Amino acid sequence: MVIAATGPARPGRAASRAFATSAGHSARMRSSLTPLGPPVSRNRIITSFPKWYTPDACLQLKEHFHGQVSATCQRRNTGTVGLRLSKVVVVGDLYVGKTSLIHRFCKNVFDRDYKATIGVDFEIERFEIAGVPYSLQIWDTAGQEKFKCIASAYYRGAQVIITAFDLTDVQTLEHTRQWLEDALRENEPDSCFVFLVGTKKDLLSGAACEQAEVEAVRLANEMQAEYWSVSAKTGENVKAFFSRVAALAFEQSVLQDLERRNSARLQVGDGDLIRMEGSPPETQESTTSSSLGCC
Ligand SMILES: Nc1nc2c(ncn2[C@@H]2O[C@H](COP(=O)(O)OP(=O)(O)OP(=O)(O)O)[C@@H](O)[C@H]2O)c(=O)[nH]1
Ligand SMILES: [Mg+2]
Repeated sequence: MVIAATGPARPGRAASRAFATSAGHSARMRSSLTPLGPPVSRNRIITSFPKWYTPDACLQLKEHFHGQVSATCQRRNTGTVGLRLSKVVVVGDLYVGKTSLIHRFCKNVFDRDYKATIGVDFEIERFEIAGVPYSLQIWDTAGQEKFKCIASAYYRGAQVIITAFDLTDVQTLEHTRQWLEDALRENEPDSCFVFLVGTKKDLLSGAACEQAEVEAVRLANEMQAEYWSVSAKTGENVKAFFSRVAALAFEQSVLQDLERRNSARLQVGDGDLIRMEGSPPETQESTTSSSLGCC
């Protein structure tokens, strides 16, 4: 794999693409990440905990950040979290609208024409959550069977797995179980937040959507996933959904960071590092490379 760097597509966001060829299984990737770049755009600022889509299938019912997280953020004592990326992997059948969903959120565009994803792509989206900078690295994978082995190589290290299906095609919902199983296999047990997302909401009437959601919510509960219905075409629920993803991933990162620091008995005074006991230097925060994958 050859990796080449380019500049960000617009302030506050970096875009990258990995190409893979079935012949050589080679990939080329362009990437750029400046964690301390320009301020994040206003619509990426999250101050209160974003709400679920339906209480019948949600990962957390609470409406506020964890008390410890709020206090840590207020003190600006979030360790390396502000410099960290959480990896989000989007999987699901071909044509369900994975790329469209990501492009609606990251670029605010919608393309009626289908262009199959070949291998994988990724976008980096920067947020400010409870005053702390935070980024999601959103991986878009190919749904076509012939690219599956290439895409699955990128499942590892996911903090969030989004399994997408088309609300107008029940078969794609049935396949989400297998997509999730494949993605989970590459990750540590219980290390990922799972979302089940029904796409193309605009193509259904309200009643038809509600009907499709009954089965989806049932499956989401089985998968221990949070359920959302969205439309990349109209943009309905897209920002709310990714805000929820970002907030849950952020909160988990802060809590994990606190736990790590506590277990290392790191002593901090007035925001500055003073002294660390009981842990050799190489165990501190697991080094920079682990910051690219949180699980
Ligand atoms: N009406 C409507 N069409 C959509 C929506 N989202 C995606 N589409 C259309 O569905 C088709 C497939 O969308 P993609 O986003 O390319 O699907 P994909 O899941 O990325 O497909 P692969 O890359 O092959 O896995 C395209 O023609 C899109 O325009 C939506 O919310 N509403
Ligand atoms: Mg695609």
